[in-house]
Amino acid sequence: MNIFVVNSGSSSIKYQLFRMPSETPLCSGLVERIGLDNAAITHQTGTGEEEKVVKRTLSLPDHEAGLLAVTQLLASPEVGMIQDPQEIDVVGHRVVHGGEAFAATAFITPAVKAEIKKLFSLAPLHNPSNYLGIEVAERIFTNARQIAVFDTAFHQTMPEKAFRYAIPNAFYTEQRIRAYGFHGTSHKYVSEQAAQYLQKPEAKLITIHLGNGCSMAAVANGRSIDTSMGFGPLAGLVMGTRSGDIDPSIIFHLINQLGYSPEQVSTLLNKQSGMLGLTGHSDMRDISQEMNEGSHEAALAYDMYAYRIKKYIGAYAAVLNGLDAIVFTAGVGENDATVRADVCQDMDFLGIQLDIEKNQERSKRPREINTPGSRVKILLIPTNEELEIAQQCITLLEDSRAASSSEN
Ligand SMILES: Nc1ncnc2c1ncn2[C@@H]1O[C@H](COP(=O)(O)OP(=O)(O)O)[C@@H](O)[C@H]1O
Ligand SMILES: CC(=O)OP(=O)(O)O
Ligand SMILES: [Mg+2]
Repeated sequence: MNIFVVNSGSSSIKYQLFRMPSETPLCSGLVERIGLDNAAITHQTGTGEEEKVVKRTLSLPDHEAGLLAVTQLLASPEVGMIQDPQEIDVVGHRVVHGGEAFAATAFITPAVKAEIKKLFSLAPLHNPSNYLGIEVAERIFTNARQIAVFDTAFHQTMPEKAFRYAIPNAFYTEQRIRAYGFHGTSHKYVSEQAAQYLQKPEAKLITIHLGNGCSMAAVANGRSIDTSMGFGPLAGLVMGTRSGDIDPSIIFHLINQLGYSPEQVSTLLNKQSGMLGLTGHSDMRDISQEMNEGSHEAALAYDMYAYRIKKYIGAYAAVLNGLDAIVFTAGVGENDATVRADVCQDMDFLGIQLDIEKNQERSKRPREINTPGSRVKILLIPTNEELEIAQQCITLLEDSRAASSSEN
């Protein structure tokens, strides 16, 4: 069975094609700068010595053009893995916000699409492009089952005391204002890998996903019990372009005293803040370079980024009443040794001791980077949201087959 996994962002599409159930990755890629002058596709097949990477710069006015270009690569004689789009059996879509409607993976139906659309205003950077990806994939891969895997689903196990806000009850009961949490696919994947590594299914873990968006989760017994993002993916950690936690009175000040419109506040906090607002760059590689060249702003931004993570580690260690491991993952978490070192510095009272040399090693495999004496393991586990999505698609298909055969 061929499962094509699509993660549509506002200006990018990440994808991966798997042969399942063997979990063989056939190819993967990234379409960037959709809608800008110099859109680009990086498409990769094979691994190790067999690895082949094709880069194309082309004009891609929208997501449809982007997915069509990817489809051509998928079926191309040089780097193709299929002959025809009809060979795709399942398209698994990452959908960021599933609200309370979706605690699990779902077949995409008109009703499911309507529900995803209702959630646009709660995840304005993500759900509209996820939706667009679904519509385009439905037109291209007409033979495939379309399945949605929600970022919020893994966090639906949070207890009410963790997900409720202390505002009048009706805002929850009538308007569904509560914390949902995001990056659930990644937190689920790396927490399962960590529990396996530790050979301890009931492990108490703090998973730290540091990509463009950043979030942390407290996980016990394989279940998310708290997470740093909230009602939308804006709360919690300092991110590439998002502020993370701020005092809400700043918003009233911006509107009432400084004349900002609600839209301008949203743009400010979602797109112009975080590391971008502090340094002029959102990519940690650029900020790291500036810091190494002596920039005070970049050094302060790094300090603030790590300090916020540290505070959440303290909070979640208390909530979990113990800690087996902290887990770093995603673009920054997997690659930026300085962030990991800053976060783990002066944490020995919690039993967290980083091995400086292991922290510097470059490797794609899951590993521990703590000292032998560290009471808490520090794990570095590459996330694989696409594989997790493909696995969840298989589970859904099997469950629905079992359900329909028991009905007959
Ligand atoms: N070698 C590296 N060193 C430091 N940061 C890196 C490195 N490679 C990638 N990153 C960071 O990872 C970020 C992207 O992470 P990723 O998990 O791919 O995010 P997303 O899925 O949200 O797009 C980049 O913006 C960059 O800051
Ligand atoms: C939910 C979220 O923040 O996703 P991303 O990191 O892909 O922006
Ligand atoms: Mg990501």
